[in-house]
Amino acid sequence: MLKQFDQSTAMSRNPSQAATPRSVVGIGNKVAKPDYSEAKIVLAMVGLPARGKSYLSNKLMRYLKWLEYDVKVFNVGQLRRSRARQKALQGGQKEDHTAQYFSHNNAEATKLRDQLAEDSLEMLIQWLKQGGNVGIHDATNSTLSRRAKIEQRVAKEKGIVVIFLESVCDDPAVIAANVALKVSSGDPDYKDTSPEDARRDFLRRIKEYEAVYETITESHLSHLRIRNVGDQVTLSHIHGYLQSRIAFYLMNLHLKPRSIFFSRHGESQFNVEGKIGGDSPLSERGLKYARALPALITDNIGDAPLTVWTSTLQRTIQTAQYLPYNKLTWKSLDELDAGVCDGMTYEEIEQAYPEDFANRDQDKFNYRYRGGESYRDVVVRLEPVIMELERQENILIIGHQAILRCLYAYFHNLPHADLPYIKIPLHTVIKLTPKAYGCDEERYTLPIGAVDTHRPKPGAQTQQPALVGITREYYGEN
Ligand SMILES: O=P(O)(O)OC[C@H]1O[C@@](CO)(OP(=O)(O)O)[C@@H](O)[C@@H]1O
Repeated sequence: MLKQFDQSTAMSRNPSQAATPRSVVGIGNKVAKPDYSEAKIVLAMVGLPARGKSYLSNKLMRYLKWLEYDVKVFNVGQLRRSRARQKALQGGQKEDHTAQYFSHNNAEATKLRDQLAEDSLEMLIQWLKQGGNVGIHDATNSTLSRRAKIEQRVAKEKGIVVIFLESVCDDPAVIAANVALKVSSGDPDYKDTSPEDARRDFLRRIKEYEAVYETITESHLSHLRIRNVGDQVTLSHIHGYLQSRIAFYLMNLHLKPRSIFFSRHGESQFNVEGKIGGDSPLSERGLKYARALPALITDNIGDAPLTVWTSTLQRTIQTAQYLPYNKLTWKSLDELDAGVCDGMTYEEIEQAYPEDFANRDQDKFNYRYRGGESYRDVVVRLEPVIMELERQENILIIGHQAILRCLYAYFHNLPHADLPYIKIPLHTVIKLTPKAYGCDEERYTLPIGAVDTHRPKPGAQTQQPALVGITREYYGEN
């Protein structure tokens, strides 16, 4: 049974109505310079070590950058290490960064750490003044006095606001996973230490912070508190579009292991004819793919629950027809609208609209088809899909070339200029498994022939951003 997902229809195909604070550009055949947001936010993290602060900082950065905000993480630990390296290169004494350094009884080290946090905030503010939108101060900021200093410094800057994001974690499994990640990830603090010693030292460091930790009780502060990465989010003094988006995004996160599968629909009749857009049915080979798809998916996830999302176009619905899972159709997943070019081949477009054709090659991400959409518009309309994807567990999206490029770029944090050239071949399932930082990827190619609809960037040397995962031919279980 197919159900319509109501939320998606709220994001219409008219990008001017989309919920974004910036004007979407590239109207008609013109490619205009993007109009960036005026927002300037210091997002100061708060929390003990191993509470997922860096995880949250990086997830938020990936999401906001995908939405075209200028975002940068200022990690105080990295600044500390790079300064220590510089000092060592200049022949200075090697600094001791074991737990002793993090003791609040060690007055000299405390002064040094406070100075580092101040310097990092200063760099962040300068970066915001040069055009950045959200600077994330990734530090513990775990005392009232440290937060008061941040507040006082930011108050001196007109047009910059500060929000604190406290990550609280009382789930021993999450803390243990974060400690293990720190110890096993080749963290520079522990590169010359055995894993056992590293673990012991890091736990001692946590204890040092626990001794002086003050949860946010300053009721006047703009702040969010997130418990166990998504279990519970509380907000205070959160205002405006961007701050609300950040809060909404955090509310949808979870850490449960899961997989996200992407597949384009089976080869369509328009694909065979080289025509773009439209709403044509599957070709014979496309139908063969639809029949083969259920075995590939169930072999992969066994009895685990899965939901299938399709667009409202018949080529995706036909592809999903044999899958024994709950299915939802999303209007937001419909293919990029090619406007007056819908139903034409690339050759026909080049003949009828030569200037448009050249403009698209020049800046494919921003180019908007006459009466249709740009990739940029599509990213805006896919935002609710991303939000829902973060909330869900196992999902299979049966989508379209342009749509899957946009979603794929989000998960792999790929730049917008490369996004319209990502290779998403027909008759291939892409499996993404979210990890602490980024995603693992596997690709399964079914041995059912299909046309190649990928149009490389003319004249480009590298026509495709490097693939991230491994590819396998899929011939069934036996
Ligand atoms: O942006 P480009 O590279 O033109 O790719 C998008 C195109 O991909 C196509 C195939 O060429 O997707 P789909 O297979 O879903 O039909 C077109 O319909 C669509 O316009």
